[in-house]
Amino acid sequence: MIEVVELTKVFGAGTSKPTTVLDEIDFTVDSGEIFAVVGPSGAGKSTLARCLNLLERPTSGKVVVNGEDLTALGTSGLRDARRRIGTVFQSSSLLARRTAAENVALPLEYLGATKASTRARVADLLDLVGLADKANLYPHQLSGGQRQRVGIARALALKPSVLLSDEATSGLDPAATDTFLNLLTEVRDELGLAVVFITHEMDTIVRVADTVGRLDHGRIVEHGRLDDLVLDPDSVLGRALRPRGPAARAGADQAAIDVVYNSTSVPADWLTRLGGRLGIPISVLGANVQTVDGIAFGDLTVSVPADHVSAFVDAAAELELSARTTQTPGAATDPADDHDATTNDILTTKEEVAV
Ligand SMILES: Nc1ncnc2c1ncn2[C@@H]1O[C@H](COP(=O)(O)OP(=O)(O)OP(=O)(O)O)[C@@H](O)[C@H]1O
Repeated sequence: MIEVVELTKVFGAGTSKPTTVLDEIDFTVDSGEIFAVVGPSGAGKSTLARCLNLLERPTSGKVVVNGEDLTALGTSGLRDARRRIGTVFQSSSLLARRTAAENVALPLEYLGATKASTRARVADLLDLVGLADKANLYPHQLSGGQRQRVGIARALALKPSVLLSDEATSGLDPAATDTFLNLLTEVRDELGLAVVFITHEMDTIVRVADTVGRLDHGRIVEHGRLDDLVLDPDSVLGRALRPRGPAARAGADQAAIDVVYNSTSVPADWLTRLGGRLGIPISVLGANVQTVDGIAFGDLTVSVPADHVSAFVDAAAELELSARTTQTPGAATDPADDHDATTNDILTTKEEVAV
């Protein structure tokens, strides 16, 4: 378990131009939980990662792992305590002149483990990440996804209780990303790790996260369980986690309505039920319906006859669907624009938007 309490990082503290990059960040990740942190470039994600594994000393606040405040430790205590947090970086920065097995062995060698125990542990770890047959290959002989799996094996070498993944799927192709994410959930479950998963890829969050925090200008501005967020029509983060392509425009005399599942009890045949009950045609203009861990969530735009909007909204509410028109009568805005704007707001800095 890792608890982060009022974590603050100010670069240039004491100078005339201090920059507060992390501003009183609070969160807790339990053992067996994956907490995803998402945010735009410059939000402070890398600084957060470096402060969590104490490569960077926070200006104030605490990083507490299994009850021990790592920020209170002196240099030698810290070296020891760092072992409790294993880190996988963006490009796992393996040593080019060492084989996969020798890379995984590195932390054990620094620790002074015996050759026999190191050999056994490395074999177990490479087996765990599905690379037992690649032990003697060098990094350039491995694919990007395989290198990241070696990175996980190395991060787990010292039996940490926290795994920190810092943009570890960036640059991986979809198949390698899949394998990496599956491995992450496997090690969470098998080893009971608390995982902090830092990323800018919203689709990876939906696949693995139990909880999600949105970092913006050094603050966690939104935080919640993934299943609550994706079912919340008012959550900015929830909308970004339900991305979809452009919706078609509503036809003449039709109104476009955004529909979001806001409970896990929405019947699968809700569209047929509403059409039958109201006796109107309902057209789907755009949709994203997914099931994650048995929870179906969806975000659609449908069109209904313009004089049936309020009847549709009321009937939808009875099926635990949130339905809202997204355009003023007669206007022809594209509801999909709102979705794109939401995702961009989360992943793009205000400065970049303004450019
Ligand atoms: N050593 C430093 N001294 C001063 N400012 C810094 C330092 N390191 C980072 N910053 C500033 O802190 C802010 C956050 O940077 P950080 O790299 O943590 O963001 P990020 O969210 O990881 O961005 P990206 O996704 O682009 O990597 C930036 O404005 C950056 O310029």
